[in-house]
Amino acid sequence: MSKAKLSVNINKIATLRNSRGGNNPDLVKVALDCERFGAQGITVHPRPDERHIRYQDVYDLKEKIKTEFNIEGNCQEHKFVKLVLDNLPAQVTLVPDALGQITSNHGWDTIKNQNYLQDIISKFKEANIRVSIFIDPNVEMVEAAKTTGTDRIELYTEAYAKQFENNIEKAILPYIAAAHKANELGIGINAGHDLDLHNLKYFAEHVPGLLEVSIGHALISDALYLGLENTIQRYLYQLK
Ligand SMILES: CC(=O)[C@@H](O)[C@H](O)COP(=O)(O)O
Ligand SMILES: NCC(=O)COP(=O)(O)O
Repeated sequence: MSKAKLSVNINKIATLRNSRGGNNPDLVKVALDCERFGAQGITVHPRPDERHIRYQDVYDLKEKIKTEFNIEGNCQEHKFVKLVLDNLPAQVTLVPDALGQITSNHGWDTIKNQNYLQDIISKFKEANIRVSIFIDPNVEMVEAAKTTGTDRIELYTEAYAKQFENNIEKAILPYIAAAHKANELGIGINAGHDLDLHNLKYFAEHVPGLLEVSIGHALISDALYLGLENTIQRYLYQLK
């Protein structure tokens, strides 16, 4: 029985919208529909090249969203820090993306970036924004996350998703270890990246203390076949 909440990442809705230059699909309408269909949060990840979520989208969404708003991005970009402080979301998730990455593909080195993370996290916490930092499932990274002052960690789940089909018991082990350490240290646990209808239930059942999953690419892809409402209900069912 998991109590993890589902935050729907709508990046790929913005990808489709941007492909023709108009406002179809309407990103705000889709976000509100996701909430109406049961999503417990909305996640966006504005990147410096605005390939999908544009900075203006964040202002537009903030005015209308009723569930938890989670803004993900690279805080080393000054525009991102201003965007977050202007919009005061429920949560900001700090992701150490380099420019030009096709997607997020690594977590923070919380040891090497300890002082930097302490400073930027305190800035967001002073604004009463819950902070989560994107990390690999590594116990040492979790231990060092504690002294950064972060409220939560987001476990980067691509490695789990890749190994899930071949060796499920091996795939989950680093995440269980990281979660036990986070629980011991009093850090909240989020997770995301490449989670889908096949791998989500096992993950949620085996990672103790999981509070939130943010899912976008697979969920939006599934919705092309199953419909958005049905898809969100199916993902929520995996978390029951
Ligand atoms: C941090 C992470 O894994 C995802 O939240 C990220 O938002 C995916 O970004 P793209 O949608 O640009 O692949
Ligand atoms: N933080 C993970 C996220 O928001 C969505 O990642 P994905 O499901 O698009 O891989």
